[in-house]
Amino acid sequence: MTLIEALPWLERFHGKTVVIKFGGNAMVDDGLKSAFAQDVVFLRYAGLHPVVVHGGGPQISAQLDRLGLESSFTNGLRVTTPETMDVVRMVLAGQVQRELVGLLNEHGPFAVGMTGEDAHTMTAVKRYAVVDGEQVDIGLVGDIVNIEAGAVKAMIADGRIPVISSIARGTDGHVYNINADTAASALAVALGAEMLVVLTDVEGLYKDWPESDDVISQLSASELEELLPELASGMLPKMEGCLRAVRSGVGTARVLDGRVQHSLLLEIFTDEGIGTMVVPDDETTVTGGLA
Ligand SMILES: Nc1ncnc2c1ncn2[C@@H]1O[C@H](COP(=O)(O)OP(=O)(O)O)[C@@H](O)[C@H]1O
Ligand SMILES: CC(=O)N[C@@H](CCC(=O)OP(=O)(O)O)C(=O)O
Repeated sequence: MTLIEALPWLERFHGKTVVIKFGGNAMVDDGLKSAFAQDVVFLRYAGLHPVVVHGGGPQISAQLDRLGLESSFTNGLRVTTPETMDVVRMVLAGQVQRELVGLLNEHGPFAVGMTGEDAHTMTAVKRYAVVDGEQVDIGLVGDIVNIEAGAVKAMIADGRIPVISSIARGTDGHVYNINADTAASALAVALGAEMLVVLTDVEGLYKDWPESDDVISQLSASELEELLPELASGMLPKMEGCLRAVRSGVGTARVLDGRVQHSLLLEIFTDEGIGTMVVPDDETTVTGGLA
């Protein structure tokens, strides 16, 4: 990547908010986590406003396992008993979020960690899974019904990098476990973000997965809507989140390979772009990483 190639993108994205979802499967080693932190701080120094929403599914499952508790998923959502919820909250807010805050703050006093519970940032209602047309109770899993973005906006205005765990306060007073892709999408919409970036453990959205691994580099919201019924487990909440984001005013939504060091910078500041980009229906002329 030549530096001058980045100039149009720097001009375009200056002062814009970018919500980055860092998936638990993309946090596979310390090198990747450090590179991620460098990229996010780079964005901040380049004049963008990065906001991090993190996952931690594998980390939660590992902790449940250590405690002798079982992990079970329905439609990609963790069945969450009150006991499981305690572990989810402990691992996301007490472990994964703290580690990311620490890595970001190696570069300066930027990161502030919080969960969706803080300052009523995320409010949820109970979410049911649907299996064969039937509603299935999956416990304390929530869907976000309201985002109060004031606290996050204040942090951004203060030059900070919010690092947010996907846990929300319920309208009924319970604490809910929110899929991190869903939380990142809702927050991107509430912040009027320019971009939602989802970092995961595949190169992007594969066409005809698992038979092939051809990455779809760009698709419109309508094209994605048609594909959704075919998508399996982990990809479904991601692509639903991307669709909802671009349909609700977010400029573009991208799924990137978090296993590639600095994929975030390559996507945002180079012409080619990598991964999969979802664009609103009226933006058919978009090319490369340009939105
Ligand atoms: N069409 C598809 N393209 C790419 N990956 C897919 C597709 N359908 C399902 N997947 C699966 O989704 C997984 C990513 O979701 P997930 O494991 O929940 O990641 P994360 O922890 O980053 O949220 C991939 O590793 C892959 O196994
Ligand atoms: C309801 C639900 O499934 N919540 C997720 C929250 C973490 C998450 O989404 O992490 P990844 O992005 O790493 O998958 C869970 O408990 O695993």
